[in-house]
Amino acid sequence: MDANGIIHRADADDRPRPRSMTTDDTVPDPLEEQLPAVRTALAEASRLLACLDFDGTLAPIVDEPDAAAPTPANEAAVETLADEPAVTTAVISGRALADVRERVDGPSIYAGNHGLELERRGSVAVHPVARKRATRIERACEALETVLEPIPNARIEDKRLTATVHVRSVPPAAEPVVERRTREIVDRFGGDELEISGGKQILEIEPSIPWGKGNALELIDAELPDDTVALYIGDDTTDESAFRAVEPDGFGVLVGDDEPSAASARVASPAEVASFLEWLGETGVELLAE
Ligand SMILES: O=P(O)(O)OC[C@H]1O[C@H](O[C@H]2O[C@H](CO)[C@@H](O)[C@H](O)[C@H]2O)[C@H](O)[C@@H](O)[C@@H]1O
Repeated sequence: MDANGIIHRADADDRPRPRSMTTDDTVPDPLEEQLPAVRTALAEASRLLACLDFDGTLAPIVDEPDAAAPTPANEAAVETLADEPAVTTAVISGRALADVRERVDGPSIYAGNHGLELERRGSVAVHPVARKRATRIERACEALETVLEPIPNARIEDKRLTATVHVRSVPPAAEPVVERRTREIVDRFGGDELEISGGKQILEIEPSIPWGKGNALELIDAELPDDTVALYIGDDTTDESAFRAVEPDGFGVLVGDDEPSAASARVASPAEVASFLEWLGETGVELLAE
């Protein structure tokens, strides 16, 4: 685990780098510095695709995952943006689709489980390999409930296609035990078919397939006019693939500090996300080409 509480996947030499890091990543500019470029891109586009992460972006990070909720300002700004005819609004979350859908109203598109399930036009598509491996996730979750039961505040979130082991409220001395037991269980029930990645004070157990939020975003974008400008706002390691999907023609906006990212702009908090979404709903949409 690093100083920011982010648990990175165990790096064997032949494994991909943690998804937050590539050698091309740089520190994003404060959003104000990128606003002229955002204005220009909007003026050259006929449509805006606004894709939003949930935890840490629309909703402040809290100790209890079930208690996460969008700030009232974000709730209102998302609904306003979603009502705009020239804007397609999507939430792309690491949570299960049914979970995140309950937490945010307005968008016409939702992706859950880091893009493994995608709801649009009234139907849900599930990645076929992830669907096949759901039984392994279920078995791993059952075993984790047993082996992590003695660890105070270790929490397992079974999301059917993936699972999250939360360590935010686990005593620091017990975190290595949680990580070791989780790896043992994933090896036993997942073999080569499951892997562990990182996030904010979590271990994400997921099918070992090259699919992430960026792939879901590309599927959504592919159905929109060519002159659509795409935007993605997110705060965590799994958001990096979505930043890469929108950059450099669109805009990735990191919610966080001055850390390297594939996003070109950054804001500090969900409150600043709301201000940007409000600006997009009031001013940004007016800039879109007729
Ligand atoms: O892609 P996201 O929508 O940001 O989802 C990523 C994970 O978010 C949740 O966990 C995080 O938020 C919790 C509530 O604030 C916090 O307690 C936890 O420490 C964070 O990692 C969610 O519970 C996970 O399922 C998502 O994968």
